[in-house]
This record gives sequence, C-alpha cells and structure tokens, in this order.
Amino acid sequence: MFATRSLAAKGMRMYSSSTSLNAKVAVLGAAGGIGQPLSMLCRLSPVFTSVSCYDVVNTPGVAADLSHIPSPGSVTGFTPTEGFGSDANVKCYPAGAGAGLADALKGCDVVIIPAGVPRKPGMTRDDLFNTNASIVRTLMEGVAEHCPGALTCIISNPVNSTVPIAKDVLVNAGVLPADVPVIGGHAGITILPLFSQVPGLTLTDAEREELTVRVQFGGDEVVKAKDGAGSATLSMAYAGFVFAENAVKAMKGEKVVQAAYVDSDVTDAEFFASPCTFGPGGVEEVHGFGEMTEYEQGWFDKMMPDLKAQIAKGHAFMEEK
Ligand SMILES: NC(=O)c1ccc[n+]([C@@H]2O[C@H](COP(=O)([O-])OP(=O)(O)OC[C@H]3O[C@@H](n4cnc5c(N)ncnc54)[C@H](O)[C@@H]3O)[C@@H](O)[C@H]2O)c1
Ligand SMILES: O=C(O)C[C@H](O)C(=O)O
Repeated sequence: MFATRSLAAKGMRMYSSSTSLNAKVAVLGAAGGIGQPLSMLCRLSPVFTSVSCYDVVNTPGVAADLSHIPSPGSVTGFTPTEGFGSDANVKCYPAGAGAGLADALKGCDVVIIPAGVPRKPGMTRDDLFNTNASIVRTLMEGVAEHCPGALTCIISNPVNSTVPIAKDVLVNAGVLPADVPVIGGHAGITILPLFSQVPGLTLTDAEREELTVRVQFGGDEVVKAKDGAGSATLSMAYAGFVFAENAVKAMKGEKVVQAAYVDSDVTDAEFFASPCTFGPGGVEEVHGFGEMTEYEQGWFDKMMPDLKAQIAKGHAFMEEK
C-alpha cells in the first residue's frame, strides 16, 4: 500500500479519478491461468474501484501482488476461509469459517467466473462438466444470495452447459427478474398473463393454472382481504406511478416499452392491452404479443367475447345520450 500511495502522489496513477465509475468486481477463480491476468486487468481499469479476488487457493498472494500495482482503489484476496488485502472491510476468518465467498461478493456490480478445470489434450469441453458444473452452481448460489443484481459473466467450461446452470440457480433462488406479458383487458378472464413467454420459466400444469387465475383475480384478492374497506390502492398507486414516470422518460426521448390498454389493431377487439412503445407524443407503436400456447389460446378464446361486450357497453352508454 505504501508503494501505491507514493507512486500516486508522484502523478503515476494510471487513470484519473474522473474516469472511475466506482464499480466493484469479483473474479471467482482469481488464482488461475485466466483469473490472474483478468484480476490484473480489472485492477488496472478505471471503471473498477474495488477488485475481489476469490479462489480456493493462493489469492492472498495474488491480491498482495496486485496491490503493489500503482492503481487507485482496493484489491482484496479471499479464500473460503480467509480474507486478505487492502479493502478496509476485510475480515480474517478463523480456519473453517467459510465466509470468504460471501465477503468477496457483497456489494459487487460485476462478477466474472473463470473457476474450474481447463481441458487437457484429447478432452472435449463436455469432459469438464462433472467437475465444473458443481463449482459454477456453488459460486452462483453465492451470487444469488450476496449480489443478485450483479452482471455475471461465466467463463468456466463447458459454457454451453454452465451458463444454463447459472441461470437456473438465479431462477431457483427467485432473483432473476422476470417480465410476464399480460394482455387483453382489465377484469377477470379478460386479463391474460402469458407465462409461456418468460424465458427459463417452467411450470407444472397445476402451477400455471393457479398463477394464471391468481393474476386474473388479483384485484378480487385485495378486495376480499380489505373486507369492505376498499380495493387495491397501494399496488395501484405504485403501478400508476411507474406508468407516469415511464411516460415522462419517453417524452424526454428515452425508448420505453410498457403495456397499455389502447385503441388497437392487434386483435379484432377495438381496445386491447399489449406492449406499446412510448415516445415523446405518447403511444407510438402498439405491438403484438407473439406466440401463445394451446393453454393460453384457450383463455384468449374465452376472453374475446367478454372483452368485446364490455367495449360495446361503453360505446352504447355514450350513444344513449
Ligand atoms: N469461455 C471460454 O472461451 C474459455 C476460454 C478459456 C478457458 N475457459 C475455461 O475457463 C476455466 C478456467 O481456465 P484456466 O485456464 O484459468 O484454469 P486454471 O486451472 O488455471 O484456473 C482455474 C482456477 O479455478 C480455481 N477453482 C477451482 N475450484 C474453485 C472453486 N470452487 N471456487 C473458486 N475457484 C476455484 C482453481 O483453484 C484455479 O485457480 C476452464 O474451465 C476453461 O475451460 C473458457
Ligand atoms: O478450448 C478450450 O477448452 C478453452 C476455450 O473454450 C477456448 O475455446 O479457447
């Protein structure tokens, strides 16, 4: 640390602080062939002000070595049972404490995973599966628990299988944000969530039925729970606020896609809710809703007569005057 400070004072820092984005990165497998140079590049980069080097072995040495590079920010080495380096928050763990992964990951914006064995001549990447699959699963469980919002990059082979493993860990932990397109209208069965369009989501028939009906009758759930004291207010206020905030972002030129119940050519109902692109002038494009499963098509077919009747009722009211 002394070397770092004295060189910086002489103007030998590699980057000015104005280029820093204050991001924190963890390299998991940081003592390996890829992990070491990768940790060094992160240490040198102005975008990372904190580098966590985690590995099952040798990271105290890697971190100490990297800390002698005159670059701003902190670098900290972690093993499952040790923390060692320049981060002020680092702890030294009693042997066997096993808290190293958690501390390496806490607060990370980016996680890069080159942990695991590489191939030798004659091996396919898939030959690494038995060893590396469980390494990636364990490390991703740490990510799901300690920095679920981090942008995570998987290098460990076989990538074709380890990336799906990583995704499943996040899905199973319930931390992967999933957007469910909801189309149609706003009453009972005219509300149709398309769970088949949520990437990576698999539901049993019973789960799909339960969730679909729950979304369709979500408003009723609140009315019942409030027992006569009103309908949804807090969740509706939240939804209205998000909608208004997005509309203003669109007015200022940001591209915003959000669902809205609008004049529509997407189906033969005059009004229909589906994703819409908003721009400075409001709704600029009404999008379709892609493929539906047979199950969803069944609900869609039931919905349309109700929706059209409710639209006609509004028009009829206006014609009466
Ligand atoms: N995606 C790609 O294009 C690409 C390219 C090259 C290598 N790879 C893969 O990257 C991986 C690493 O390659 P390498 O050459 O750096 O290997 P390496 O053996 O030099 O380094 C791997 C590191 O992972 C560590 N490790 C093992 N188990 C761990 C665990 N449970 N937690 C944390 N760290 C653990 C090891 O201690 C070691 O330091 C291999 O699977 C390799 O096939 C991928
Ligand atoms: O060849 C390997 O095993 C490593 C990596 O997947 C590569 O393509 O270089």
